[in-house]
Amino acid sequence: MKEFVLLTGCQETGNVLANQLEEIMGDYVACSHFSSEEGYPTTIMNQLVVLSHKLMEDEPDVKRCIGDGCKVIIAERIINYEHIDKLLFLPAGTNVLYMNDDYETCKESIESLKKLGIDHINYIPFYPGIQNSHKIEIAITPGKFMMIPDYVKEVVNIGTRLMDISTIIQILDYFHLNEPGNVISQRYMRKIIQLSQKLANTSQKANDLNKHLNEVLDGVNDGILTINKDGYVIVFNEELGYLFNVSPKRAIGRKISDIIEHPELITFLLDPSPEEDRWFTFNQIEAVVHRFPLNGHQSIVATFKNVRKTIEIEKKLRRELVMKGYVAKYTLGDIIGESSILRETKATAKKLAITDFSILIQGESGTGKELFASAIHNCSPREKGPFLAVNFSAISEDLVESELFGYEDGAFTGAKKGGKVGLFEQANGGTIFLDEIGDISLKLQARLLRVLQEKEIMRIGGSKIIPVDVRVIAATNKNLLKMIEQGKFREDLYHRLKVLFLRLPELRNRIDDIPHLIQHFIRQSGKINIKIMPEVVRRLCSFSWYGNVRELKNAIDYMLSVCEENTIQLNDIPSENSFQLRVYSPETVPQPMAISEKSLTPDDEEELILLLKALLSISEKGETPNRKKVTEMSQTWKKPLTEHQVRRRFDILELRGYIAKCRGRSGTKLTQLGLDTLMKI
Ligand SMILES: Nc1ncnc2c1ncn2[C@@H]1O[C@H](COP(=O)(O)OP(=O)(O)OP(=O)(O)O)[C@@H](O)[C@H]1O
Repeated sequence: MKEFVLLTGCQETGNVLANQLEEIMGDYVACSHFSSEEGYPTTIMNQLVVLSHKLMEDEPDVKRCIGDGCKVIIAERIINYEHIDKLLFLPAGTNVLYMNDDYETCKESIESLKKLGIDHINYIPFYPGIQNSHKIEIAITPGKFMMIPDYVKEVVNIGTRLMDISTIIQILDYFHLNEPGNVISQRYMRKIIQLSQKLANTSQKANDLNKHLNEVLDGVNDGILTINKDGYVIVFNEELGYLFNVSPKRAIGRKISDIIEHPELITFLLDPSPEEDRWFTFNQIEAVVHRFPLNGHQSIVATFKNVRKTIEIEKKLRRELVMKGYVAKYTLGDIIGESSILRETKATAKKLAITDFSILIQGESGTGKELFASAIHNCSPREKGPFLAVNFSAISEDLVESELFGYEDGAFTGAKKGGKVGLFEQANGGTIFLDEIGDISLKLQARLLRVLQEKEIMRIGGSKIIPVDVRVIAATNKNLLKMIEQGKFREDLYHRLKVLFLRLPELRNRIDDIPHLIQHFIRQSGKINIKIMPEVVRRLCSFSWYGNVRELKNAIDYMLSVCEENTIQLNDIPSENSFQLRVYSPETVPQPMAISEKSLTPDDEEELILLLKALLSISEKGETPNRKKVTEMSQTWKKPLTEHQVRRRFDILELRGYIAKCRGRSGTKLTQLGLDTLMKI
């Protein structure tokens, strides 16, 4: 085997060059290499010596070790083509330091880089002893890391320079190896072809990406414009072409002032100040233009939003949400009732709505929890987003998880092809209403807690984390605190849900609202020609309504269906026992108030009217109406009353909202409702 000696300055260069030579001609020629770092051999005799750099020729150590009969070749070196693709990614015009041991090598390398066509960047030679007055932040180096100054922020290592083919041919010539010449040059060329393939691939990828980006820009509904600091157009998408009636091809590369004839808009676009929005009208189009600088004011980007189109898109989205049923149907105005407790609840709901915290609504069945959730969404900043209501008591435990979080294709047997988007994802940007939250399993509670904490979900069978921006309103008629004690509800979830809290009043505690609700439900049914007798209203006001507004609504619907001659009479009231005798679930403590009404008969009803009349006549005489005076008056009635009996009947009248018992000299007074009821009779 033919052998030669390679002498290099540093060891790294020796290793890289020896590897290169081994790869290309290792089966014909062997080389032993030495560097000044490790020390050169004592004397080399009658051998071919290859020096990695021409400056080494004058080095005393090198001179000393080259003995008689040696042939010396100074290697021609070229840039390591395997790494130069990194340079292609630097933007055109970038100033970069080229670092090497001395000015000569820097100059040579920069020239060969330029010859290779990598001439889109400005190379500034940098070698020991030179001052870099510009404090350039990007440096290129063939592996010379020890000289990088502090201010350099990005270093591109293009690796040690390789041996040029001309030197390889010289080595082959020395050994009279003409035959393998072709094979070796082919190997050398193959390496270069690999590089050009790599570059071609990179450039293909860049072209594809560029094409893709242009498609994205053209697909956007807004007009997008980018101009450089001299006012030349760089990006002009199709939508902008449509807005200005100019084809993007014609616009790109031209001065913006040659394309848009709107001096005020041009001034706004070229304004170098920070980002700004402004409304403009051009070509009978109204647009909001948003302008912002890019790359440290090297270019300006502006987006043009067609106002009319945006409103139409928004309307369309809303229509779609309505079609899907993802719209909150009720507003606070739809919540009927004038009682002070309902008014206060509505006022609180309004205040809670404007925050973005979770809300827990607690109330008996039928008190209007869903109604309030919907109204809260509609007066919250999320009103334009979707509103999704999930009733946990209506979905089976097996389905609930996949409904809420969705699943990926093939997540389980029976899963729909293509997977399914869960309700949380569909509620993105809006509100999700979790009704009957007390009915969910502990497993689901844990999953829900994670969603509330992390604000992200993972579909069943999926691995991707999907961020969701959803406000949660939960509702229950259960006593969650009791469930926590019993280990049936997670305390941490309870606190997450109950950041804000709304308690809905029971209907039996706001009897004043019943007449309003009755009228509302009759109106809602469309049967406005049907009248309801005042005694029916009074009777309905006397019930306990443990099923609350829903139960009242059902009763009205029933009476509207069975009544005759367009009038609702007492005998149209559905089986009264159902409203009066039922005891509410042990979760909520029933109020003692309605109990005394249980035994009321039509006679008693008449008696109550007499009492109202008595109160009115006493006050009309200018006296203070009280129990004692009313008891005295009752002595002339068919059924005289004791003071105790009067007190019990006053309790009922107060519950119905007809009278107000005041302490002191004011005595017991008729309320407006009481007066109205008397007048109607
Ligand atoms: N103040 C109100 N004004 C008008 N309608 C009401 C009012 N409160 C409740 N309703 C009506 O009563 C019915 C029950 O209301 P909703 O479904 O909101 O109650 P809920 O508390 O969510 O009941 P549940 O706990 O049983 O789900 C609905 O038809 C609703 O429109």
